Amino acid sequence: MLFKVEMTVNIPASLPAEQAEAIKAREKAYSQRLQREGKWLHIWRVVGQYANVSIFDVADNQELHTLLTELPLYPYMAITVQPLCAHPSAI
Ligand SMILES: O=C(O)CC1=CCC(=O)O1
Repeated sequence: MLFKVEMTVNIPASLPAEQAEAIKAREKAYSQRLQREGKWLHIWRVVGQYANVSIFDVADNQELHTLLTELPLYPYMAITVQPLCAHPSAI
């Protein structure tokens, strides 16, 4: 199942910079593992925002929920999810 996911990151200024950098490094490794596994098909930066638009290919809602809640930045994200299906004009 395909999903469009929008993630907006809001790390509080009170979080020590070293801690924030460590979380971001774990986030990158986690994201790249899922990309290599074929579950995270696309990730695009939203211009001018600390946000991304991503496409996931997962078995079901439960798998997506698990993957998203295990993101190291999850506690600092606002996430929206939209399920996708084939467009009739797609070739
Ligand atoms: O920087 C972001 O948009 C948050 C993020 C998600 C996966 C990743 O590597 O960074």
